[in-house]
Order: sequence, then structure tokens, then C-alpha cells
Amino acid sequence: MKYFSKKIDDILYSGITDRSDDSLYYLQIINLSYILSLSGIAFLCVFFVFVSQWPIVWFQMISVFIGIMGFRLNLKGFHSKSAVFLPFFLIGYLLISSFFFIGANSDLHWATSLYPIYSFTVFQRKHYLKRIYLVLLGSIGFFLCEFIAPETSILVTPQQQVWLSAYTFCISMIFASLIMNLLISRLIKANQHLKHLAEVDELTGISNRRKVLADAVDVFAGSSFNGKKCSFAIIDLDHFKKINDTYGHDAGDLVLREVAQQMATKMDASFKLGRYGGEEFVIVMPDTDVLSAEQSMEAMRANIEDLQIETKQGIVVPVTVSIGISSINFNTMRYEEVLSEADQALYLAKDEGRNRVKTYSIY
Ligand SMILES: Nc1nc2c(ncn2[C@@H]2O[C@H](COP(=O)(O)OP(=O)(O)OP(=O)(O)O)[C@@H](O)[C@H]2O)c(=O)[nH]1
Repeated sequence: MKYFSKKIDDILYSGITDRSDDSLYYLQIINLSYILSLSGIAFLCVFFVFVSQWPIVWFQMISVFIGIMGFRLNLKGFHSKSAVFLPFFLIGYLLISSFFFIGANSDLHWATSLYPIYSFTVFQRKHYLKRIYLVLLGSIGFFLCEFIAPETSILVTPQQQVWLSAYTFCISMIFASLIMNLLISRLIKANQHLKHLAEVDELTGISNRRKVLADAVDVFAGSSFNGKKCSFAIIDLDHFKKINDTYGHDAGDLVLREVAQQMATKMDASFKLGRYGGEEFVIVMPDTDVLSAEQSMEAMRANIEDLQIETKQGIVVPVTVSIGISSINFNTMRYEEVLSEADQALYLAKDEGRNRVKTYSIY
């Protein structure tokens, strides 16, 4: 299945150099439309080979060849020309098929109803006139097939016509499910990407403020409901302004990244870490009383103090952090109270000389 979806992805991205965009956009829809139309014609060709209708087989083969020429335009970067060529080519194909080969009863000409959708999806705004021509031409083509083309096929027998309808129906179903599957998987991917953007701090790669506060709400609600302990810690880098001023802003960014990664890898797996803002981080500790929180944070502080963060110029930047901790107690009503208490404890840690862990206490 993975191999199959990778192949579909490769086809969708044919002729497109920028593969960073996960969403389905108009260049890929042109590729997809070509693939579906050409394979549809090829499938019909197989049917006619099977019933030995050689004139139609030749016609289908020539059509596939012309279609491939249009597809090549997209691969070569002439996206707009290729996009416009496809529906006009298909209108011609459907008209000739209905008039000279398989008749209007095949209902193949109903495919013209797809052109307006196609043109409004892939044609650029500047091609609005082409959209109108296409819709007009598609409608005229449809009515010509419906009212003027011979109803039954000149070449195909009524028995073969029934088989042809069943065959076309099955292929259409398979294509429709393919398209649905593709659209849904693209939507899921796009949603995941948006979720990632909304929850991750770009600089450090850990959760951002929004995400870590959402985690804090979850953990706080779970602990209050189950009568369990939980603790919050606010970690603030000491004299970070001085680090920026002395070693430069890039070195400051490097320090933020390294400290964040150190905390993320060293902390307990159940803890939630996020960047609270600037040079401040929050750690939410579920099922953790104040003593255990203090031990964990003391270990964290010592770890960060031992870090050897080296700038591009080979200078080792000394880094320490101050940490404030608070835990939920029986009369805590809101998670913001715990956070504000941790902030007060942090203030105390800074006041007492930094590079230390302080726990909130009402006394
Ligand atoms: N490099 C870098 N600096 C940042 C970023 N966000 C905030 N800062 C800087 O962090 C510094 C924080 O300075 P202060 O709030 O004075 O705190 P401090 O210098 O760490 O002092 P104390 O907290 O009292 O130890 C400011 O100079 C901000 O410009 C960032 O994303 N990258």
C-alpha cells in the first residue's frame, strides 16, 4: 500500500520541483487529470482489443498519444498550456467517439460535466475567458452528442454495448474512489501540518506556549478530577540578555535550542515541556508531588549547568537556569493559580542569586 501511494505521489509531482507543499494544488490536479483521462482511454482500448474492434482501437491509441503530448507540456513546465489543452482535447475525443464509434447510448459524453469543475480548479484567474469558452464548448458538445449523434454504435453490437457500459461504470467507480482517497489523505496531511504549525515553537522544535498551556489545562483537570498531585515548573535562563549582548543573537538562539533539547531529552517521558515565551520554559509534571518535582528540576538545573554549548566561533557559552515550582493543593481552583505560584517561586530564585530551584510556599 505504501509503495502504491508513493507511486501516486511521484506521478502527482511529475514535473514539479517543489515537493515541500503537501497540499493538493493545481499543478498536481493537472497531472492527476491527465493520468485519469489517459488511463481511462487506455482501459477502453483494452476493451475494444478484447472485442476485436480495430478501428476504435486505433482511434483510442492515437488519442492516448495526443494526450501524452499534452501531458508532456506539463512535465516540461508549460503548465498553463497543458491545463488548457486537456479539456479541449477530451471534448474532441468524446465527440468523435460518440458520433463515429460507440454512439450516444454509451453516455460517455456525460463526462463533459466534469469540465467546468476542472476549469474552475486549475485555470488561472487570467484564463477566465478560456473557462467560458470551455463551458460553452463542453455544453455544445454535450447537446450535439445527446441529440444529434447516432444513439447506437456503428461498430459495437448491442451485446458489447451492455458490457461496455458495465465496464465504463466499474472504471469510473475505481477512479472516483481513487480521487476520494487521495483528497482525504491530502486533507489529513494538510491538517497534520497545520496542527504542527499551531503547536510547535519554530526556533526550539518543542511545544509552543499555546500547546503547553493546553497540556497544563489537561493535566490540571485530570489531577483535580482524580484527586492526584501535579506540579508546574517555570524555567528561565539566567542573564540571557547578557548572552545575546556578549555572543550575539545567533548564539542566543543556539542556547535556547540546546537548552530546550536538553530538557526534552532528559525529563521524564510523562512530563510536558513547552516554550512559554522569550527565554522562559514551562514543564508540566503529572502525578508528581512537590518533593519529586523539586528533585527532577534540581537534576535538570544541574544538567543545564554542565552543558557545553559551543558557538560557530568555538566559544563555549556558560548557561544556567533558575526554576520556580508549584504544586496543586486541595484548594487550588484554576491551573493559572499554580502557574502564577511557580512564577513567584522563580522570582525568588532570581532574587536569591539565580542558578537555583525554588518551590512556592505560602509562608
Ligand atoms: N536570541 C534570542 N533572544 C531572545 C529571544 N526571545 C527573547 N530574547 C531575549 O531574551 C532577553 C531576556 O532578557 P531579560 O528579560 O532582561 O532577562 P535576563 O537577561 O535573562 O535576566 P534574568 O532573567 O533576570 O536573569 C531579551 O534581551 C530578549 O531580547 C529569542 O528568541 N532569541
